[in-house]
Amino acid sequence: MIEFREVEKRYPNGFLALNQINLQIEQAEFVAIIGLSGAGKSTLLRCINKMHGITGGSLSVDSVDVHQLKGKGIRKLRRNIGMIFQSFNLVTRVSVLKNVLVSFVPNMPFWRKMLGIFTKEEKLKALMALDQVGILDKAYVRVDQLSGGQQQRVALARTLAQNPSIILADEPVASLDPVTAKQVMEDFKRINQEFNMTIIINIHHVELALAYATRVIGVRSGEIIFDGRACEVDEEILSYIYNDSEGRGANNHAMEAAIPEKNGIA
Ligand SMILES: Nc1ncnc2c1ncn2[C@@H]1O[C@H](COP(=O)(O)OP(=O)(O)OP(=O)(O)O)[C@@H](O)[C@H]1O
Repeated sequence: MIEFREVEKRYPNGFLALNQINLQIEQAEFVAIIGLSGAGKSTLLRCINKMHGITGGSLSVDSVDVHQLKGKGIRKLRRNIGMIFQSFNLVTRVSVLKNVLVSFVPNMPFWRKMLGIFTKEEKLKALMALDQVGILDKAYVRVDQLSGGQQQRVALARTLAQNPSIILADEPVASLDPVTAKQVMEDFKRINQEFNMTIIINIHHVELALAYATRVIGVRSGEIIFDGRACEVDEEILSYIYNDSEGRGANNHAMEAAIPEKNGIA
């Protein structure tokens, strides 16, 4: 379980990006985080694997206090938490298989890292991960010969090969066309259901969020202002989440009072 308690994130320039975040996410949930640009979605996601350190409150993953982790502890945490980015983060001039094999590097002895030698078992695991996202036939193709959607699937396979229990995805479909975006969301859904992996996605495509995630968290000005089931989200809730006209700042509670019965957290 992922648990935020009164979490605050203030950037070094003094900007308060997260304020009083209280949140529990159980294993195997599929959560979409939505909200306006600059609301704090990426910051929230990246605190979970300590890409960003929190500046107040506490954050635990499977009862491990993330804030206390250093060096080896952070590496162990990140082995259990896969991360997918909008830009795929692949080495485009080498093969798909080599990109997936990269997921094993952190656990390899130094001499194998130096020589780039992978075991038969590692190669099999990488091929299985490619099979799971439907691109096994591309294993020996160079990444720069693939479409954007296929590249995102390679990134997903690389994450799957490390066998995490949580996958964080920061705008994973933002640069994809609508059809490919749906296919990638289907992959996430299947992975969530087949492997009981927790999936947490930051996403601007609201219709995809509602179609594929089971839980939606609405963030505005660094606060969670909606937390409920995707099937409960209607136009009124969306305009509440996306209405920034009341002004920025972490003290905007005006709308919370307006629709408390619809707000899963009120
Ligand atoms: N390193 C930083 N230093 C200072 N402020 C930052 C830093 N990173 C982000 N911010 C600010 O924190 C706020 C939240 O940023 P964040 O990237 O989490 O928003 P977001 O909801 O993910 O936005 P988008 O949808 O555009 O990616 C923004 O106002 C942003 O300008």
